[in-house]
Amino acid sequence: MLTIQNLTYHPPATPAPILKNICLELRDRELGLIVGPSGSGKSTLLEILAGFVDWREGGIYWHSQELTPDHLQQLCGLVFQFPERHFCGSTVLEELRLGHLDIDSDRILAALQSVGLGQLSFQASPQSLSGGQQRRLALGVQLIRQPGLLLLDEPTAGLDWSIRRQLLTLLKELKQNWTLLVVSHEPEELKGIADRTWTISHGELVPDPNPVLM
Ligand SMILES: Nc1ncnc2c1ncn2[C@@H]1O[C@H](COP(=O)(O)OP(=O)(O)OP(=O)(O)O)[C@@H](O)[C@H]1O
Repeated sequence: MLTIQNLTYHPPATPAPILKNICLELRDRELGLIVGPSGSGKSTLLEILAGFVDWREGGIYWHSQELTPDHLQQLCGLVFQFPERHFCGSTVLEELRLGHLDIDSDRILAALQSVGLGQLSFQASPQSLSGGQQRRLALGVQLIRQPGLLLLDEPTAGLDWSIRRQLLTLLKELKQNWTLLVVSHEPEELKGIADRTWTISHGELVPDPNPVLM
């Protein structure tokens, strides 16, 4: 379980805190959804949870253990908005093995299968894949590290309707095995698969009433 207690983030360069007294609980194998307009602090919160930013005020806990940014880097996998723009490998294999050269082909295949790309050639170029396949590959790149918590920034942004539907089905499947926290400013479709939702506005997070799952 992820617990955030009274987290406030106020970088020196900003007149007011970007995140104010954030409290949140997300159980294992739940999909949490944070909804808010542009500039409300969604990406900043994900960057803190990914261990990229030191927040100083408040605590982040995983199964009651207090976490530092280093712990969070180990625990969490962050899929950026438009992750295909960050691909570095010239093949699918290279992309999946970046930073993990010792990973064997069974684990690579398992990661591809878990995102519905089990038939893909290891030698295919990431740039040659369809938009939906690229999003799946980006998820696979994080899942191969077996993160405790998968963080997704606007996972369906820029995709057409049918690909969005397929990605939502995949996210619903993934939450059977993983804990996911998603942020979005266009949440309507995502709300249908979320176990918990919150609204963030000007850095303040408020829980929504529990959604009815579809
Ligand atoms: N390191 C920083 N220094 C100063 N201001 C920052 C910093 N990081 C973020 N901000 C500001 O904090 C606010 C929240 O930004 P953030 O990117 O988290 O919002 P967001 O909800 O993810 O928006 P979007 O949906 O457009 O990505 C914005 O006003 C942004 O300009």
